[in-house]
Amino acid sequence: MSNKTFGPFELQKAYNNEPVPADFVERRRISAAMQTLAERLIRAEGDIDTLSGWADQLEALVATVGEPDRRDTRAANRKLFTGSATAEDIFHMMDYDPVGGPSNPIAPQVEWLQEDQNGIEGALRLGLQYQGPPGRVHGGVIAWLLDAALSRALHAAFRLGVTGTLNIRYLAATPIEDTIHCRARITGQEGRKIFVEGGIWHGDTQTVSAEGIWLTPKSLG
Ligand SMILES: CCCCCCCCCC(=O)SCCNC(=O)CCNC(=O)[C@H](O)C(C)(C)COP(=O)(O)OP(=O)(O)OC[C@H]1O[C@@H](n2cnc3c(N)ncnc32)[C@H](O)[C@@H]1OP(=O)(O)O
Repeated sequence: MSNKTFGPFELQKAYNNEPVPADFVERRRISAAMQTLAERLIRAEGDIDTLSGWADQLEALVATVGEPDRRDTRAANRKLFTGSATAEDIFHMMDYDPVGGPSNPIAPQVEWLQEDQNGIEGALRLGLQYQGPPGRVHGGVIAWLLDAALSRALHAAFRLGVTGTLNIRYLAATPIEDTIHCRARITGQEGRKIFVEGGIWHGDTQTVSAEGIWLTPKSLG
């Protein structure tokens, strides 16, 4: 691991270019296995002995893991804002992102196809565990995804902010278990207020549109 340090506007660049630390290779494996399990086991058919056997094995793993110490992300965050975050700190912030974070077992995984000043685009496939109405992605999951996608458009344009307002219009069914695309871009700025829009597409059909206002913290604005 290098001795380089990074500030808030180098977050994405450092994350994309620094080598993946050895422990994160293993954290990503754990997370991928948990995601696969969640997707395969939800609504899985099985006789009572099979279900009971799986439950026993998973409970045994939970007991083995116990309650390990966990790193306080706020420390890494503070280092970032003083320009002294290490690559390891950056991975501790980014790899657990609840959308796309490869070390977060509940994060839908996203293949980011575009991330630049003009906006972002990601491709993903949501499994049965994200279902709302039969065959469709749950509306709350869509809001979750779009909050992250629109935030990512800020980061890709080297800006920082928290979601102030997010308006969502559900236009058509967003299918589970099929590839969908999310897109977002910045449309304007007034002082600390950054205006962002985006949506979700299934093929050529836009299924969701969103627009919102992100606020750069007073300390950075
Ligand atoms: C740096 C962080 C990096 C984090 C990356 C991950 C982000 C992932 C996305 C998220 O999930 S963020 C988590 C969900 N969002 C929050 O927790 C935000 C909670 N709300 C707040 O912290 C404050 O209400 C907020 C920072 C949004 C605004 O407080 P301020 O004290 O900065 O606002 P202020 O009262 O000074 O108003 C400044 C301007 O913004 C406007 N404004 C305030 N709150 C707003 C709001 N909620 N929506 C839209 N506009 C808002 C306000 O009208 C005013 O407009 P004008 O300048 O035109 O007069």
